[in-house]
Amino acid sequence: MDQLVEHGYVIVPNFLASAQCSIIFDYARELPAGAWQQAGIGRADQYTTNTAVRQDKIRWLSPALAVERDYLQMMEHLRELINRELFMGLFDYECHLAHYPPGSFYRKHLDAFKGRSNRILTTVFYLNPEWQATDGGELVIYGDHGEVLETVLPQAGKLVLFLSDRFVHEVLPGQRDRFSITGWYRLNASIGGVIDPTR
Ligand SMILES: O=C(O)CCC(=O)C(=O)O
Ligand SMILES: [Fe+2]
Repeated sequence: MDQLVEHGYVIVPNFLASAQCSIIFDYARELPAGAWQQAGIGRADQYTTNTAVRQDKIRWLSPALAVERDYLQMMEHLRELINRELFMGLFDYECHLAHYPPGSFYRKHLDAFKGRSNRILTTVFYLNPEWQATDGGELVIYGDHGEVLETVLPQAGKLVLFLSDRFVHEVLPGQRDRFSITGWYRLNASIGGVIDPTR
């Protein structure tokens, strides 16, 4: 909490124990191809898939399936904790599994634009055990002047939180199939008279 307040982001290396991570990792790896969709950019009517920008495949989590529900419930507890400690007024949470096949990437981007999104706080949770530096696939977080703030190896159990409209970031190409869960805590804000759709 202190680091989130001070820097606007925090990296938590062991948010979940490896036994719990491997349940989600195995679940993700064993999902059939049809359970995934090509990731897009933008929302609602501006929605496009652009594989020059991002090449991951995603799956939105829903409470209908036990493994997905458990993750959502845990992140709901975290939402309540953050609201209690930091008064952030986070209203709800949405998240998707992401699978980056070898060589795939997500170019530099912001997850939200000031005043145009109700995404407030980004969460990225990594699932791959034994991910090495030589495997690549790092998350790079940039500062206001384009300087590198953090280079994060996507190792199982690690959780990254950052303010969605503040940090440009990218996913570098990796050597292995890379699995993660990306999510956003959101405000219940209506934007331009239109309620922001959930996805
Ligand atoms: O997987 C990551 O490290 C970050 C993913 C990301 O930036 C996104 O899905 O918006
Ligand atoms: Fe992102």
